[in-house]
Amino acid sequence: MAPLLGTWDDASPGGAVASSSGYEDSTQGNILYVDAYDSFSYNVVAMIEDNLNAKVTVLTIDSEWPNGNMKGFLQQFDAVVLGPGPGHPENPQDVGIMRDFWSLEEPDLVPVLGICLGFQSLCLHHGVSVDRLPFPLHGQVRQVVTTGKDIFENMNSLDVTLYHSLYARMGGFAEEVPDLNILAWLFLDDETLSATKQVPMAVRHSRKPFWGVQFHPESCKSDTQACQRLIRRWWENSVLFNKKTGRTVQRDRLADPVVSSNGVHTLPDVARTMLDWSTSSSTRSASRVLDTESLNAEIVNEHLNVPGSPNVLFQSNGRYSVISVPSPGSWRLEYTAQSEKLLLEQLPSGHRTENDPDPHSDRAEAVLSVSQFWDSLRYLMEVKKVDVGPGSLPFWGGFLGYFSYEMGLACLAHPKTSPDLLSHDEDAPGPAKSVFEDPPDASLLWTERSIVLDNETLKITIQSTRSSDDLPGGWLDQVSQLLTELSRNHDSLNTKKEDVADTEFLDSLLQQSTTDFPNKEVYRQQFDACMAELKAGESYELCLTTETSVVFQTPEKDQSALPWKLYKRLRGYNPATFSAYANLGNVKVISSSPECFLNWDRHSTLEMKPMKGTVRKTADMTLDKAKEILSSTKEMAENLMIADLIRHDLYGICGSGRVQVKKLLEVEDHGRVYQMITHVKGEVDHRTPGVSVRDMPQLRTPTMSVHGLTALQKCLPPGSMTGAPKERSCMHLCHIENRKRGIFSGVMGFLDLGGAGSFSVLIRTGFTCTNDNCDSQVWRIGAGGAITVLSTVDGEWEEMLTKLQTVRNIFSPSSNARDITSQV
Ligand SMILES: C=C(O[C@@H]1C=C(C(=O)O)C=C[C@H]1O)C(=O)O
Ligand SMILES: NC(=O)CC[C@H](N)C(=O)O
Repeated sequence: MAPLLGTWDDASPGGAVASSSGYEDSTQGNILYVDAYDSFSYNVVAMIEDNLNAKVTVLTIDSEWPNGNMKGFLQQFDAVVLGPGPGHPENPQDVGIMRDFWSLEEPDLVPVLGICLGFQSLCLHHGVSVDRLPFPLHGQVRQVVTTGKDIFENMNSLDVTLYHSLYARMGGFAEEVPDLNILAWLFLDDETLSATKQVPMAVRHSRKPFWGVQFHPESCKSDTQACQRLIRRWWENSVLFNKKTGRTVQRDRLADPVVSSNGVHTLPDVARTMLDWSTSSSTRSASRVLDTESLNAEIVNEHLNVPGSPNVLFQSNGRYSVISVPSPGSWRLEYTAQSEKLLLEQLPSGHRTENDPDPHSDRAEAVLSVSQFWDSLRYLMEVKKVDVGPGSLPFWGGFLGYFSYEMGLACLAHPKTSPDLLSHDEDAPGPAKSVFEDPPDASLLWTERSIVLDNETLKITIQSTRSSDDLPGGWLDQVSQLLTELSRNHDSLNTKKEDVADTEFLDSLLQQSTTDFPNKEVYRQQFDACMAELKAGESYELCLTTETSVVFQTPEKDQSALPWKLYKRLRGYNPATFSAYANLGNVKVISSSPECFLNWDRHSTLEMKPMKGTVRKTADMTLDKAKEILSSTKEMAENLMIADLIRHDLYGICGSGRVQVKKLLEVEDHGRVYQMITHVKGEVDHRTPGVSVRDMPQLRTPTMSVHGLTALQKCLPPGSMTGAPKERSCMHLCHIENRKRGIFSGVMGFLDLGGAGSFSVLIRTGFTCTNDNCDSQVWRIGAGGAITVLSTVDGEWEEMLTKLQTVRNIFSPSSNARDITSQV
């Protein structure tokens, strides 16, 4: 059979195909992308749509061919891209429908580009064995040498990011494979290898229109221009193939989208109850502004919230401290993903006036699926939208609260509900700790009245969405007067005395506390289990975490004030950009998180700022030294993998062309540690949604709170707390850690009725889920770090302890030694 692609040297499509769209006219192409549940898939989709005049349709590897007719279905596409993914190409479940392409023959042949796992699948099915590399290359940028031909025309080498543990054993000393021509190589030099190893990095089939690259052209650290050129060259070659073979693409038949909405979405009745309970909230947030330097968020909170009552204080991005204030219209909700139970509770108002009679407390319960739960929140946020409020403030009223790590697991494409976690998994290295009561997976406080302190301008805004609060002499005026008097009469000497009394009180309790630290031997086994998965190609990075618990007796008196006192101690010891406190039912959270998960504004912008790379602050550690340490291959790779994952998450919401990396791998001072961060921004346009929300008719609205909420739902759990690829890494971590993380690794923040939102990652956080009448409290503190193939068990253990220490130290009497290394 004559080669369909022309001869080896004849790869250039020449003048016949003029434009970079691949076609002579402006015809838009259709490309099918086969997604292996990777966390970089939508980066590939965006690279294609941004550089080729083509529209991408996504099908996951476990899909059935529509109508059972693969060949018929493929007629709608000009070409196909098979994406990267976890696992081994030999495992049918890891590659799914990818395998079906390799046996296609004329006239059903369709141009294919395999990336990483897609490349390995191509090689495997042409007789090449796929083995483990001597050391995996995850998130590492390497120079690849090319033949300068075909898709690499006029390109002798290029820098690209690698994310693989496996490789195709061909060329070099291995046998030649007649059907596959190697287009690019990586030369591996390492002291652990006796000789330089040649690893194939790109191939082209000699007869069929199949190409493959082992590297990740879509990564933000790959040479963008070179990768754009190669993707265009592949497209031109594909179009040329279709032309030469007379393959006509039936573009008009393509239903949009192929992954259709899974049925009608109905709102549960409880959404109506939520709405009924919110009737006192209007479409306007009225406010009073005070200029006062002598008050801080803690003082204000103490004066407007009774100890032990439902209350959230959340500091967003280091700038705004948002404080909930009770009102007659306050209510809260708790949702548990595993049992699908939603509980609503009306709250008695703590700070009542004569005009605001106390409503009797009421409860409602319902069973609803995780997606119905999110739909109910979307519905309420949309219907109760606030149109006018104090201009620049990011919160005008709405919800304050948290979502747990398990809530995130329940939001994955293959939800990991946790019945398996409840029973002890005998094979798992970690001990199952089901002795503690687990917190609800979402807990939110409906907040009509709030105070926002701007820590930059030092202005205090008192605001309410209750129309009656704006009347002369109403709640706004009353609180304004109260805070003005408080600032005048505030006695800082007295505050100091109270602080000393609090310290003595806490110290006396903590003297008798017992701490259960993680066990290093268990940690070592968990670390080894992570390494095994990384080497097998199952994951590129795993965020392994541990739990420490502190138990102490609580006195009958002042019991309800304890969490608040602990919060103030934490705030003093480890001030953080996202310091937060929550008292929601049995759950109390004290957080000193430095990490932003997701912010969104009222117009269209979403931003995420993942952190990876931590250096402990010691007497001789400077920012410059920390930068030097964090510029190592290991640390850069750790952060880069999450940066690429976050880009994918945001592309999934915003769509191609609308995500930008603002900062990549920058080192910042975060109190007791230096951290490396990345900053990614995306713009939402409800008319052209990203791939992960294309099948959601609920999003055909310009209301930004609905889009922000959906981004939250789709991006949980935070990628920096899972590793990449997220789905597969979560699966392994559930097994390896063998416990519920609970609130640790979840997110906390606010959903603003004006449209905005802000959520931190719940790290450097302690939480308890103890009934107020209990005579002891158990506080749980999570800590961990990303394990990559370049990690060492001792290095990771130390890093985990550094993070643990930022919270655990407030649970030891203040006179005790602060370095926990000797205590574990
Ligand atoms: C897991 C934690 O932190 C996460 C892991 C980091 C790392 O590996 O360097 C940094 C910030 C967080 O995303 C923790 O603080 O316990
Ligand atoms: N990024 C990928 O597609 C990885 C492929 C395969 N799981 C490996 O580790 O080699």
